[in-house]
Amino acid sequence: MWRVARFAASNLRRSSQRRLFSTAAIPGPCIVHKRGADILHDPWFNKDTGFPLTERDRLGLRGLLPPRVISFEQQYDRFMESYRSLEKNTKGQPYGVVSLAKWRILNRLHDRNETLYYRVLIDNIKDFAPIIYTPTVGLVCQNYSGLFRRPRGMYFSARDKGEMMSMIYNWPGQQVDMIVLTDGSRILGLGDLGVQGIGIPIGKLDMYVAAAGINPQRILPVMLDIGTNNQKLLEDPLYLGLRQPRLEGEEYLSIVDEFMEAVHSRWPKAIVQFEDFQMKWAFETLQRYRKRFCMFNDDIQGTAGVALAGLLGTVRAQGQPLSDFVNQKIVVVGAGSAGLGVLNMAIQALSRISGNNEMAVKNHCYLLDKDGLVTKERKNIDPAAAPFAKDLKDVEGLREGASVLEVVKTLKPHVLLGLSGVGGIFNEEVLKAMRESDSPKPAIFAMSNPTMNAECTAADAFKHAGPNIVFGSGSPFENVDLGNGKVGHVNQANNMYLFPGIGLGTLLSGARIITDGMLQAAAECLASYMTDEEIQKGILYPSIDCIRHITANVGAAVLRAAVVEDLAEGHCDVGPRELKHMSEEETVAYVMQNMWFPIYSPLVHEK
Ligand SMILES: NC(=O)c1ccc[n+]([C@@H]2O[C@H](COP(=O)([O-])OP(=O)(O)OC[C@H]3O[C@@H](n4cnc5c(N)ncnc54)[C@H](O)[C@@H]3O)[C@@H](O)[C@H]2O)c1
Ligand SMILES: O=C(O)C[C@H](O)C(=O)O
Ligand SMILES: [Mg+2]
Repeated sequence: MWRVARFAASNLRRSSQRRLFSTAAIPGPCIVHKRGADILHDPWFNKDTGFPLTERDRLGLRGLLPPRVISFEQQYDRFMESYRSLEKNTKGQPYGVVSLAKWRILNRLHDRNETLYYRVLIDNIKDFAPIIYTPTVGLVCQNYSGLFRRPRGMYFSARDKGEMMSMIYNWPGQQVDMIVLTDGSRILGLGDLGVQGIGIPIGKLDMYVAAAGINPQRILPVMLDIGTNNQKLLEDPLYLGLRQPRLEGEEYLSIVDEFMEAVHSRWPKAIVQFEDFQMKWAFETLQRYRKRFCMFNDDIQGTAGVALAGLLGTVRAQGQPLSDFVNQKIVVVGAGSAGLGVLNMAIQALSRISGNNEMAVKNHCYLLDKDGLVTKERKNIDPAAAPFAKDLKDVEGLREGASVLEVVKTLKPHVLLGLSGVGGIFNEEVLKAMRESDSPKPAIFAMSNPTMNAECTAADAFKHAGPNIVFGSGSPFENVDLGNGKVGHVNQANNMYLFPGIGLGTLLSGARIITDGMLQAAAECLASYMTDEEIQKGILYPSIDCIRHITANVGAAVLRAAVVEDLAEGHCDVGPRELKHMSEEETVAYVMQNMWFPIYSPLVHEK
């Protein structure tokens, strides 16, 4: 399990993104079927003032641009300069105003020149991820009607029933590798945002391009608009989605079925990532499609892997062997798709890794939902939560529905993990109670998004629970200055560390389904990525600056798991036999070679 880590640590990890790609081959030509102004208005081909004079002649662009040719590097610097001056000019203004202004300037660049957009995104991922992805993406979804300028992706609505098979051919791209699909019913911790949830698939797919190097011509964000139950949106005259309540039951499923069939018929190998579906549909669709289509649910399965890596890191941070896991008391607050996904995967993996039976691990896991501690006394218990309900005789001093504070005070858990969507629920009292934890290094994961919905802030966690904690959050927080030169490290426990590698590894393997084994390989790869020294400092996940490298490793782990399970059919001209014969290191190199990188290609016109 730790072998991938050694390779990771000893090789490319510390090289910067720029160096990593400075050896990229001279770009091959790119065929374009348009000429003149049409090219300038197509962000995929547009190079703005970067078109060389010969290309301007060949493509009918002469006279349509100012005469001077500006290099890609100059364009890059000019954009970054305007971005930095926007940052300077908005200093001191409220967070929402600043981050939306930043989102707008990036979005405008995307709509004009995709090559430059993805290049600045990749090179500045640490600064830009919080803008194009969590947390700003939440604000973008909330303000979608006002921000809407140009459509991105596809919209399938309940009114399109019976038409989807032909509609899918309206998408101009010949090939699609990666689709992120939402129905907008549970957008981050913000609830039902209807059609406005399209921002999430767009943000996730931008991360696919930045982290996994999926070719942006082959991505497709999709909104399945089956109505909304958000009364405010239904009454908003500018709301852009269907103004009707959500479809339910068979009516709902028949729409999703039709969409999945349509995708499969046009692009049989496209991978569909389900994102931000409310719990009942998240579980139901996963069960319904996972054996038939190449799909996964990121909130259930991606999140689980990231949390598992965090839990394993926590045990390592305590200086304990992984077999000690069975002694860790874990309290999960939030019994939704994410919380239950985490418990299911953690119990399976931890019993396997620690050599204990599942029951022994499960005995130390406690689950709370909006009604408090889930016990066998619970009336109308959700069947998905039932396996984790505690027998009251096993939780001395606690009652059915006990609050987070009661549970923490009584159990003194090693790990407190929040996936409730409720901001501030780990309040001062709860955090102070974590000081009495039975662990010398208690872990607090406030994984709900966006920032306002985090169960606590990083600063509060270190202030109230003490400097010895290990801390993770779904949305980014700054590291905390603990005084005396000490730093409280913040880990971004976000599924962005896994979903890009799960998608890329599956794509390159050519597997037609995504199995538990492939997902477990992804999680274990992430868990083993950090060195003991880093873990000792409380650093559980790599810096987002290394996102392409960790994704290459995760992708390779997923691909190799597919090979082991005999599911790898190969991709393009690399067949299953070649994949089988690749060493671990060759697989990582192969995955890296297949990452798209933005550079201007010479354009060749073809009628
Ligand atoms: N960090 C990540 O990578 C990541 C991944 C997935 C989800 N999330 C976040 O997790 C949150 C939940 O997502 P989900 O898909 O599980 O949502 P969900 O709606 O399926 O589940 C929410 C759960 O929280 C419980 N809850 C509500 N109020 C509570 C309270 N006061 N006390 C205790 N429990 C309470 C609900 O009963 C429910 O069980 C969201 O904010 C989402 O952004 C983060
Ligand atoms: O979108 C994220 O940042 C993580 C996760 O998928 C979520 O739903 O919160
Ligand atoms: Mg999500």
